[in-house]
Amino acid sequence: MPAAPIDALLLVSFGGPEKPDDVVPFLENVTRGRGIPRERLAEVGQHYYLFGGRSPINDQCRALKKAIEDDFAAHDLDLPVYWGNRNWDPYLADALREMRDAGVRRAACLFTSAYASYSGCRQYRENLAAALEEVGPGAPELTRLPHYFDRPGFVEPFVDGTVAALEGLPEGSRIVFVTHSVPEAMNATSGPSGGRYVAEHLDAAGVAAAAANTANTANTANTANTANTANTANTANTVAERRGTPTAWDLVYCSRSGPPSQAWLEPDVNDHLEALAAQGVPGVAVVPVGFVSDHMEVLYDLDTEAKATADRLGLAFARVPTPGVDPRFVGTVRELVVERMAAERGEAAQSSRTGRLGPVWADCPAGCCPNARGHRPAVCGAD
Ligand SMILES: CC1=C(CCC(=O)O)c2cc3nc(cc4[nH]c(cc5[nH]c(cc1n2)c(C)c5CCC(=O)O)c(CCC(=O)O)c4C)C(CCC(=O)O)=C3C
Ligand SMILES: [Fe+2]
Repeated sequence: MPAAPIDALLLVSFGGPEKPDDVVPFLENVTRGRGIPRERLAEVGQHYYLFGGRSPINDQCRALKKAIEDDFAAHDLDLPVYWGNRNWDPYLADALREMRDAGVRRAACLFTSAYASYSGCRQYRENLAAALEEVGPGAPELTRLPHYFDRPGFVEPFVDGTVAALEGLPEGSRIVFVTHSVPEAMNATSGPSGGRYVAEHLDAAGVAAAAANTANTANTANTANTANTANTANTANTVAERRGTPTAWDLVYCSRSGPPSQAWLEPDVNDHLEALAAQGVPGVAVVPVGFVSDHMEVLYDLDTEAKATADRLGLAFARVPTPGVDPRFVGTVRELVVERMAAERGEAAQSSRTGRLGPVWADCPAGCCPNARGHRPAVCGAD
């Protein structure tokens, strides 16, 4: 039987607390069955209390939902947008009930994670299966849009931010791409054949660093360029040429959790800053390439903790914004939906992609990003 056409978009996200009393129950939701030590939980609770017990992530999802709705309307795409979270109100089951009541039959799901991993993909697929079970008959069918780490609309906002950050940093500064650490075992089993979490980040970071180094800055208000003729393809205007050499970059990690006995991806961003300072590097452009919005990991782990480390080391520090509601990123969301609808109608789909990794899949192949704690039912995949 052919699947029903896609008649809604479901934004699937992490969720966060909105007031101090939410913090403990939120953390219990996140860590249920995940074996996180109590001390780590108490510490992460403090990160939230430092910001008034409110994570910005839900407001960022509300803003993204609105931006997607406006963009769809401006492009004559008549598709309602819903939003649900793994860990906090509005929960995925709430969204599915709302969709059922509105007569939605089959929705495309966009996860607010650009990369493959158990945490960023299969865990959401398991959460959706549980939410469908909870809602029961009449809930919409679900399908998953591909991860988007290799889409120009996701990468370009990071490139612009990096170029702008380098303008204000001393010669010899470096680019530091940061993502959420995960257990080494989670990376090793990510994607259809393993190692995909790191491979996708290296791909996006490599593309972004190359684009930042070759960016033409003739149109930026930089006095060094005023003698050059603006708008001409003057090669002396690229960031790399103006700085004398391409700016070097690394991929490092933040937000390590889990028991100390478990290996997680390293180096930690703070240790990396120590190493750079010891080499005499004067400054860093910190690019949160692993994240879609400036949520708590960015505000605490980067803007607070890593910034304090940089200050202590005398490193100049500039943090680049995440895509957020950048129109290019919002346009990418539309392209993912439109491409998918075209493909399902049997039309050749045009896809704009950067990077050197092989094709990105929609619904997941069997064994993709397995759950280390045992198989649980999941939707949007072959198993
Ligand atoms: C890969 C990845 C992403 C990116 C992809 C995606 O976006 O999904 C991500 C995002 C996020 N992680 C977030 C918050 C937390 N993550 C935790 C714990 C963990 N994250 C993990 C991985 C990831 N996490 C893992 C392997 C754990 C260990 C426990 C487990 O195996 O599940 C914990 C528990 C405390 C702690 O141990 O740190 C918290 C509070 C927030 C919300 C921020 C806000 O409130 O603004 C967001 C967007
Ligand atoms: Fe996390």
